[in-house]
Amino acid sequence: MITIVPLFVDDTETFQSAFEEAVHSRCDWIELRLDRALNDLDPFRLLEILAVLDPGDKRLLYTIRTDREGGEISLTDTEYKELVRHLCRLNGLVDVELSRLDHEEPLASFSNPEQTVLSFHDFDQTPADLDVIWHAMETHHPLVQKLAIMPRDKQDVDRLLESCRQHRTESRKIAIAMGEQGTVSRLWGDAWDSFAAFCTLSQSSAPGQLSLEEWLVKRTGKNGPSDGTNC
Ligand SMILES: O=C1C[C@@](O)(C(=O)O)C[C@@H](O)[C@@H]1O
Repeated sequence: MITIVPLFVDDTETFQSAFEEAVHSRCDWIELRLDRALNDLDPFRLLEILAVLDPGDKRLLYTIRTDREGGEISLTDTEYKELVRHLCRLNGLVDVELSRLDHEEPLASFSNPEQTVLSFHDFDQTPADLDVIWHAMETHHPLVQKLAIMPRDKQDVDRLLESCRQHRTESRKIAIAMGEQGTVSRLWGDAWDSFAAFCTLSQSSAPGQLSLEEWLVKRTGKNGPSDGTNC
């Protein structure tokens, strides 16, 4: 499995040093969460900040997590898609929320599928129709399909992981069960074909994330690198 460390971007030195720390850490990708910053910063200032970041050998993932899916900004579809278009021109991957897609504007009309992590989140429950969600993502052929849910019990965690294992696709898949009950999905998701784990460095972005250090120790028995199955 690979590890992804989320960081909330802003224009402070604290962010710059957290970014440096992430670049020099043992994570594989760095997720740059942009939703908090978009409440205060002009989007073009934010794009300027992103354009000069040097990720070294890490891959960057730009994410605008909107309030519809547990994030911190409210955007119309037009605003959201315009921002995604700009992010696609940067060097990195872009998270796109499945709920923003419709027949008239499929993924390819505002994002590059080969650069996209297509995502679905439910912070309250585990939807009954997980297969329908995976199949809806499949129709857009993104690089990665990601489904994150909140389990109420172990059966929900099992249902999520099994749905991931059974979903046949050319995309990479990520299945996350949030909260304490979902730890197995973050630590051993690869047993069900989920290829990445979000781990905290300094900031958590969702319930149940393990620290990068704890994840590495639990996976390898020592503080070694993740298995480097990069994408
Ligand atoms: O989609 C995800 C997964 C996540 O919600 C998690 O549960 O680790 C954390 C978010 O930062 C990220 O965008």
